[in-house]
Amino acid sequence: MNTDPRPTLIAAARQFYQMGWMIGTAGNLSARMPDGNFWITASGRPKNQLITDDFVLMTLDTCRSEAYLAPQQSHTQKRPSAETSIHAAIYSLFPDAQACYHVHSIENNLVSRLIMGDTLPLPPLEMLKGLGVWEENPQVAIPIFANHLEVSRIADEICTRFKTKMPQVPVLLIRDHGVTVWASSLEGVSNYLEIAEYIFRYMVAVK
Ligand SMILES: CSCCC(=O)C(=O)COP(=O)(O)O
Ligand SMILES: [Zn+2]
Repeated sequence: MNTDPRPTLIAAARQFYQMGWMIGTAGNLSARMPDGNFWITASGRPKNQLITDDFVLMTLDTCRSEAYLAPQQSHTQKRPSAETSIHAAIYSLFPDAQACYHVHSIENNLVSRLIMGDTLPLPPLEMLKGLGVWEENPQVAIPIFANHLEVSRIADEICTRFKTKMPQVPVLLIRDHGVTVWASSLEGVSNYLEIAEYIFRYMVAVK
């Protein structure tokens, strides 16, 4: 990804706002640069009217708590997304990930409560091929994490769990909060998010 990803992130946020997935200031989007740093939405910005100044460039160090984030623009008033540690965890865990999107939809909140365990089985839909699963009658489950007030705790739990068991598809849920998806391109991450949200809509509809 050599070009500035911010215009694409702005357009994606507007689209997701219109879908009802980034209502108000909800959600955050990021994209990694060739040098390993990543652009992420600034905290608390209305997602239907982002401008290129509404992003913060972050340095990625290691997969550990808040200490692994060093804002490169500390002289400005802008704060990176409160959930930056989750994006940093994803980039640390998945070297191929170039973009990471997090949104809040009614459906992703509802499905996170269909089961109180830490994984959610998905129906064996054809749409799973869009998440890279090419199997007859696929048995796919996505991880669910608890929604701690201290976001770095969520990031730490993602690191801990994924280091021992990688997810089957690049999707995770935070209960009563939202979904996070990642991919090796900006185009890919939008597709993954739309497919995940389709599956969640289906699950809510059949319930
Ligand atoms: C009303 S959204 C509450 C915070 C949140 O979950 C979110 O996704 C947005 O946080 P940010 O700091 O990225 O604006
Ligand atoms: Zn959120």
